[in-house]
Order: sequence, then C-alpha cells, then structure tokens
Amino acid sequence: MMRVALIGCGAIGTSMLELIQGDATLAVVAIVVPDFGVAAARAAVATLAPGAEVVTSVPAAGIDLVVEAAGHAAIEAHVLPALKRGLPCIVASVGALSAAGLAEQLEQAAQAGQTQVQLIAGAIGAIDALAAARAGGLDAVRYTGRKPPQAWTGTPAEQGRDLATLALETVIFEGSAREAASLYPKNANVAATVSLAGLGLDRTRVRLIADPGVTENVHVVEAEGAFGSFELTMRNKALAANPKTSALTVYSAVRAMRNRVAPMAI
Ligand SMILES: NC(=O)C1=CN([C@@H]2O[C@H](COP(=O)(O)OP(=O)(O)OC[C@H]3O[C@@H](n4cnc5c(N)ncnc54)[C@H](OP(=O)(O)O)[C@@H]3O)[C@@H](O)[C@H]2O)C=CC1
Ligand SMILES: O=C([O-])CC(=O)C(=O)O
Repeated sequence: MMRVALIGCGAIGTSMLELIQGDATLAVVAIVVPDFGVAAARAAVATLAPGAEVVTSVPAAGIDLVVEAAGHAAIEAHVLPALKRGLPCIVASVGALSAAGLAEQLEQAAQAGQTQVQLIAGAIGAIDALAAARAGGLDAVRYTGRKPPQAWTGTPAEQGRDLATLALETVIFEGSAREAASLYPKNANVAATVSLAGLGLDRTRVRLIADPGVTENVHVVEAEGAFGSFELTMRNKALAANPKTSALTVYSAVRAMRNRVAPMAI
C-alpha cells in the first residue's frame, strides 16, 4: 500500500479522493492545505478519506509519494522540500516551471534527495508523442487553449472586456508558453506542459481564446518535425467544482499514482 500526501483539496483533490476511494493499493494519509483551509478540508474529506490527517505541511514521516494539485505556490512551499527529503513527487501545476530558475531548482532538489519529480500530462494528450518526437528534432509546436468565457474569470482576460456578455470568440492572449503560464496560472498549465515536452517555454507559440460558442475546454496542439506532424484536439469536460479545470486532469493524476504501484504501467 502506497502512502500518499495530497497537496490541495479543491476541485482536483476532492475528485481524486472520490476516484481512488476503496483502492487497495493507494492510501491518502495526509492532505496538505493552507492554514485557513484546514477546517473546510476536514469537512470535505470526512467521508472521502476518513483516515487522512489534514495538515499544513507534508508530514515528516510515513509518506511514500507526494501528489500536488494545489497551484503554483505549492511547488516552492511543499514540493521542493519534499524532494530534498527524498520523497518522489507528482506535479499538476506544471505552469509553475515558467518562473525563472524553478525547473532547475526542482531538478537539483530531486538530485539531492535521489528521487524524481514527475510532471503529469494533466488535461492534454500526446505528451508521449511530443516528447519522443523531440529526440528527432522539432521544427514548430503551437498550442491553442479555448474555454468558455466564465473559465477566464479572475484572470487578465477580464481587462477591457466583460466576459459575461462576450458574444464572439476572442483571442485573449498570444505569445510564448512561458508568458501564458505565468499570466494564467490556473488556465495555462497545459501550455507549459506542451512546451516542456517539446520546444521549450520560449519557443512554443500559444493562443488562448474565450469562446461563448463552446461548453468544453478545447485544447489543440500542432507539431511538426523530423518525425512528421500531428494535430491533436481535446474537447475536455470541466469539473463541476471548477470550470477552469478539465476532469481529465484528475484522471491523469490518478493514472500517475496507479502506475507507481501497478506491476505493469501504461
Ligand atoms: N496540468 C494540468 O493540466 C492542470 C493543472 N492544474 C493545476 O492544478 C491546480 C489545482 O486545480 P483545482 O483543484 O481545480 O483548483 P482549486 O482552486 O479548486 O483547488 C486548489 C486547492 O489547493 C489549495 N491550495 C492553494 N494553495 C495551496 C498551498 N500553497 N498549499 C497547499 N494547498 C494549497 C486550495 O486551498 P484553499 O481553497 O484553502 O485556498 C484548494 O484546496 C491549479 O491551480 C493548476 O495549477 C489545473 C488544471 C489543469
Ligand atoms: O484543465 C484544463 O483544461 C487546462 C487548464 O486549466 C490548464 O492548463 O491550467
């Protein structure tokens, strides 16, 4: 039985707990949330993970794996120290690596702890193909993220426009994956993932679109290189608890956890 510390108890965290309830190979024994979130998290996990303690940092002992589903700030606060202590970590907030030096810090921490940090594919597919294609050389990688207007609330997309009354699809951002991930920390983790698997944060072109004509989170990746080319379109259903976040992110995190304990991984 693998003992897991889950960082974050929001839309992804609670859906993960629901999905792995009763899984004999995985036990979430600790749930890490900010100080002010402890009471709410205790209520939320009372039935989903009654054996888990709700804490404000990863416990010093009794943990085999750390799974982050909290947000960019949690990487520095919790993932870096856990790696240094030798705990393997699974990370959903891949966009955090857009911050200068953080990718290198994660690598150094994992080396110091003789462990590994795994960046999950999350809401996007074809990361395996893209990362493999990189070995042969990539020429161009473009990512387009299209979500309903309400998914962009609380972001710079609100500047100069009223998302609630948007009538036409509107490009709210065009630029590098690094800028996208840093300006839209809750909406453009996928941009960072695609770029880290492919041409890097600065050479991957990103477009983000608020579109009143869609109900799903639509992610498109176009890649060209020595391998040939591909175009991928994902039409992801969002989690009811958070319109910014695709349900596939939860399934991706659960897959990563199960692959750690399964006798055969795919
Ligand atoms: N790779 C991918 O494809 C995707 C990645 N993501 C990433 O996953 C993150 C979580 O998504 P989602 O669950 O929908 O978001 P929610 O806002 O629903 O939940 C976030 C949770 O994390 C907690 N939290 C926030 N900061 C910290 C911290 N420093 N330490 C511990 N816990 C913290 C929050 O606590 P409280 O409520 O008390 O503030 C809350 O419980 C996103 O911010 C994004 O970075 C999201 C979608 C796709
Ligand atoms: O869940 C999604 O559809 C994508 C997302 O929010 C992100 O990339 O941060």
